[in-house]
Amino acid sequence: MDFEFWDNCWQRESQPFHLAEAHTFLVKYVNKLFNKSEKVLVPLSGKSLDLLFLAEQGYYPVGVEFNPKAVNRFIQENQLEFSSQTFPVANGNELIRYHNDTMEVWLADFFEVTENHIGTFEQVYDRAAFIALPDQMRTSYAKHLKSLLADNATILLVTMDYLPDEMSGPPFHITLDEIKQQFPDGEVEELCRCSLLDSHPRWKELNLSRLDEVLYQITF
Ligand SMILES: C[S@@+](CC[C@H](N)C(=O)[O-])C[C@H]1O[C@@H](n2cnc3c(N)ncnc32)[C@H](O)[C@@H]1O
Repeated sequence: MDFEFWDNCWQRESQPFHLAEAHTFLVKYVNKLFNKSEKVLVPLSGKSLDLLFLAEQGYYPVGVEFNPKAVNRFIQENQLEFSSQTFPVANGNELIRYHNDTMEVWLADFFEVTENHIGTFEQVYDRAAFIALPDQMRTSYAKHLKSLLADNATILLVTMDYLPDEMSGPPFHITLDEIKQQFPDGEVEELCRCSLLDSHPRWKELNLSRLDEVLYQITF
């Protein structure tokens, strides 16, 4: 799942993963589990309205997304006004930080954003980031994410549970065991699960026997 794969996706008019409103798990759980005085890292943020929801609720979300089409659409569709700062990185790439008083969005490859750029986080909201990446990339992602965590961090992780023989992904099938293995220092708890089978024609067409969206809390 490299830049080209996602760029093809962002060249289309609509993206199947994009939701027209904030995610129900986030709406239901964030105020019970997250602290408003702390910022929230939202890796691989797309043009997700979850960023807006977090900001409206009084959190300070920090999105990271490497596709300029996604970031530009997020800004334009939501009529946001941002200042910007550019940070050169070693390979000649640039990271751009768009920011206002309520949130920031980094146009950057997540793997190139370090603690020196964004600091560390006690709160992470991962929806369709971990599960968007194939096996080896998930290991690198988990390692990099851990390098951005403060002590006592909490990750809210949304995954998909289906029979792996019936769909290849993305979204990739992630087991509880894998989450525990990728985050061995964390306590992992399943908080909520709901079936998506009737939620979208895309899932119905695949004729899956099971497709659950699952919310995990990982605490360190
Ligand atoms: C499945 S989408 C999910 C977007 C968003 N989290 C949501 O819920 O709508 C995955 C996103 O990750 C972005 N992405 C993939 N690899 C990335 C990377 N290495 N750094 C930053 N963004 C990345 C893609 O461009 C895409 O927008």
